[in-house]
This record gives sequence, structure tokens and C-alpha cells, in this order.
Amino acid sequence: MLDKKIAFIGCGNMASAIIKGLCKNPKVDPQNIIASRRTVDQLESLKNEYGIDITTNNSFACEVADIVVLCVKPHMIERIAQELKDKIHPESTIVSIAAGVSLLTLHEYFPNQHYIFRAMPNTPAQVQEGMTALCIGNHNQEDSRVKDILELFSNCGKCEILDESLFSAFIGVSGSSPAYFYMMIEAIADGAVLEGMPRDIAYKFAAQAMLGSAKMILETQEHPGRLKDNVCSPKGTTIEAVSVLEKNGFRNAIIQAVVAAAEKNKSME
Ligand SMILES: NC(=O)C1=CN([C@@H]2O[C@H](COP(=O)(O)OP(=O)(O)OC[C@H]3O[C@@H](n4cnc5c(N)ncnc54)[C@H](OP(=O)(O)O)[C@@H]3O)[C@@H](O)[C@H]2O)C=CC1
Ligand SMILES: O=C(O)[C@@H]1CCC=N1
Repeated sequence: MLDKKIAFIGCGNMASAIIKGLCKNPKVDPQNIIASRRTVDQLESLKNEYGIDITTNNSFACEVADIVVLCVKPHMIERIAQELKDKIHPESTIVSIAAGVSLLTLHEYFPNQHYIFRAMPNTPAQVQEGMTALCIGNHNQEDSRVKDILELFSNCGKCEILDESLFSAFIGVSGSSPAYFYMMIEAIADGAVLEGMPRDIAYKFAAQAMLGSAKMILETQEHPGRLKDNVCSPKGTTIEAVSVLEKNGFRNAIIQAVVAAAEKNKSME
């Protein structure tokens, strides 16, 4: 993948995060990345900071690319396909990161294309801690084009192949979940501010606690319930907090949020 030219069509929040994550890898040549959107300002700042190529001409970006990553909003994908379907080389790979646009639909939009994949990254890609699911349809995991896309997203964190039937659930659990985690950090800091702590250090303490807790899950493989129990001393501070969370439907709220994101994705497909 390192020698492939990659075009990002629609360079907003998510594409910028992926590009920034990619460019943190010294092996990635920024000159192999070209980003396209209609407004120039944000493109210029990406170019100045990372040395990537930029353009406002989607067709030009696609004509020079081996891999085209579609990063526009879901409702724009059909229009973009009409614009670009004859501009992308049939041997090139298309990856769509749009929620709610199935592989079947993508194949209808790009009838000349054989290599079409669907990915669901998340914004922590920017700090190379992203989690991306990759749906490869009927392609083989050993196909070099699949490996290229796995490598692309692995440069921004972790990337795993996932069956499309689990894509909606994945959006609920990973694509959208950074927003819930940020809300939790914000709320924890609000609590600390209420107790007199300056907000900036409260964000730092809460974020580090979340980072460490996530690492514990990934590195110890312990059940989250056991890790939670280990924090709760008998008659201690934590069980008081846990009791309040349960009284206020914390876990049910999270479960319903994940289901809501997944159902929204299904309703778009
Ligand atoms: N945000 C997230 O956390 C995640 C988002 N996604 C998916 O990523 C996609 C993009 O989301 P996000 O980055 O949040 O959205 P943004 O609105 O931030 O980015 C979309 C970009 O598309 C550009 N755009 C719009 N029309 C065109 C066009 N005709 N040609 C070229 N560029 C165009 C816009 O820039 P301009 O107006 O300058 O052209 C804009 O910067 C969505 O499909 C979403 O489902 C997936 C995973 C996570
Ligand atoms: O909110 C959205 O639709 C996108 C998809 C996953 C995260 N953001």
C-alpha cells in the first residue's frame, strides 16, 4: 500500500483524521496522498502541515489514484458516483466509509468496478488509535488489494475484516462511540468542577482514567465486570458511584444508544 496513490474524495472530519494518522507514519509518503473537497482553506492547511497533494477537482484525484476513499456524507455518495464512475480506472480500488451505504448499492453505483470495499473507521484514527471494520464482500482476505486496505487503516490504529451483517452493530459500538466517550469525559469533568476542580485538569484526569481502563481491557483480557469489581471496595467510594449510575439507568442508556446508532444505519441502507 505504501507505493499506492490514495485519493480522499470529501476531506472533512473523518478523512482529515485518517490522513493525519497516516502521515504520522514515517513510512507513508505524503506525496502519495491526494485530498479533494470543494473549499480550499482546510485543504491548504492539511497541505501545509503534512505535505499532501490537494485538489478541488474530484476527477483529477481519481484519475491518478490506485485507491479511492469515498469520504463524503452518505446522501452525497450517489451524486459523487455519477460524477466519478467513468473516471476511476477499473483496476483501482474503491473504499467507501459512508454509513448506511451497502456494498450492493456501491456496486450498483460503480458498475465498472470489481474492487469495492466498505470501511467504518472512527476519529481516533487521527492519533493512530482508530478502530476500523472492513467489509470485503466476496473477495479473499489474501487478495493484495484487501491487504492494501487493511494496511491503510492499520496505519491509523487497528483494522479488522467484518461481515457486512455486523456493520450496523459495529457503527454503534465503534464508529459512533467516540462521541459517547467524549460525553462521558465531559460529564465526569462537570462533576469534578462541581466539586471545585479546574476544568482543564479534570479533562486530563478523566481522559487518562478512560485510556487506562481501555488498556486494561485490551491487555489483561479480563471480563469488564471483574475489572469493575476490583475498583469497588466494600463500603467504599466507587460502589456509591456505581449505585447512582445504576439508579439512573446508565447501562441501559448506553445499550439503547448503541442500538439506536445501529438501527439508524439499517434505516439508511
Ligand atoms: N465523522 C465520523 O466520526 C465518521 C464518519 N464516517 C463517514 O464519513 C463520511 C464523512 O463524514 P464526516 O467526515 O464526518 O463529514 P464532513 O462533513 O466533515 O466531511 C464531508 C466532506 O465532504 C466534502 N464534500 C461535500 N461535497 C463534496 C463534493 N461534491 N466533492 C468533494 N467533496 C465534497 C465537504 O467539504 P466541501 O463542502 O468543502 O466540499 C466535507 O468536508 C460520512 O459518510 C460518514 O458516514 C464514518 C466513520 C466515522
Ligand atoms: O454519525 C455518523 O453518521 C458517522 C458514522 C459513524 C460516526 N459518524
